[in-house]
Amino acid sequence: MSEASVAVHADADLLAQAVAARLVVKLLDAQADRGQASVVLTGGRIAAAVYRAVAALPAHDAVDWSRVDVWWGDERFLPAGDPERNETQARAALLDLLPLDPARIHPMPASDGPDGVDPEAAAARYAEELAAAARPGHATLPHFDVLLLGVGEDGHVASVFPEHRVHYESRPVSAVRGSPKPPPVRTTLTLPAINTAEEVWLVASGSDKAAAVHMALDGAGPVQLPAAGVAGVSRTLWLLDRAAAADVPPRFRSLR
Ligand SMILES: O=C1O[C@H](COP(=O)(O)O)[C@@H](O)[C@H](O)[C@H]1O
Repeated sequence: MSEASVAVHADADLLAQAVAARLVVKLLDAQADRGQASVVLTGGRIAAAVYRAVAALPAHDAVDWSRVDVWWGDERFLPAGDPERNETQARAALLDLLPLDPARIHPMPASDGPDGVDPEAAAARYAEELAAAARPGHATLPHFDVLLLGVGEDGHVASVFPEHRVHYESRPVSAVRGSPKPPPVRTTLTLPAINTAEEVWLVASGSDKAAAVHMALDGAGPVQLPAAGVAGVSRTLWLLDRAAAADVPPRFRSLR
C-alpha cells in the first residue's frame, strides 16, 4: 500500500486537462512495459471533464487503444443507455471517439441486462467477468494500471458510501441498495478490490469537496469516510483543484 500524495491545479478545467495528460502518459507507459494497459473508470462531473479532455488531447493518438482494457469502478443500476449511467457518460465523452476493441470494454451490467433488475446477480456477473480476465493461478481480479475515483461531498468513492453495509462485503463487487445519492440501486467495486490497482487517482474539484478531502487525508476511518480507505499498490494520488484543496492537512502542502 502506498502513501498518499497530492497535486493541486488552479481550477477544474486545468485539473481535468492535467489528469487527462497524466492518463495518456500512464497508458503509454503501461503499454511500453506490459504490451497492454488497463484503466478503471468512474462517474461524476469531474470525471466527465477528464474524459472530454482526453478526447481533445492530440497526444491520445499515441496510445494503442485496441490494447486498452476499460473497466468501471461503479455503476448506477439503470437500463442500458440511460444518461445517468456512468457507462453512458464515458462512452459519449470519450469511448465512442476512440478505436477501442469492443471486447475490451467491460461495463457493469445494466438493469435491463441478462440479470434483469437483480443488482446482486449483476454484481456477481461482473465479478465473474473480472475473474475471467485475471492472470491464471492468481487472484480474482485482473491487473489495473490505473483506477480513477471521484470523491463525493460525503467522502464516498465509487459507490462505497459512509456507514453502508457494502463495507462488510467480502466479494470484490457488491450490489448497493439504499444509496444516499440517487439512483438508490448501484453496483460497485469494494475498497479491497479498488486497492489492488497499481495506481489509484482520486480526483476532486470544488469547495464542496474540501471537507471530505481534509478528513480523508487527516486520518478519518474508512467506514465513516470511504475515501480515507483508498490506497493504490504503488501510488495513491489526490488530484485536486484549489477549491477542493483548501483544507489539505499541512503535511501534504509541500507536495502541492
Ligand atoms: O454517483 C457518483 O458520484 C461520484 C462523485 O461524483 P461527482 O459528480 O460529485 O464528481 C462518482 O465518483 C461515482 O462514480 C458516481 O457513481
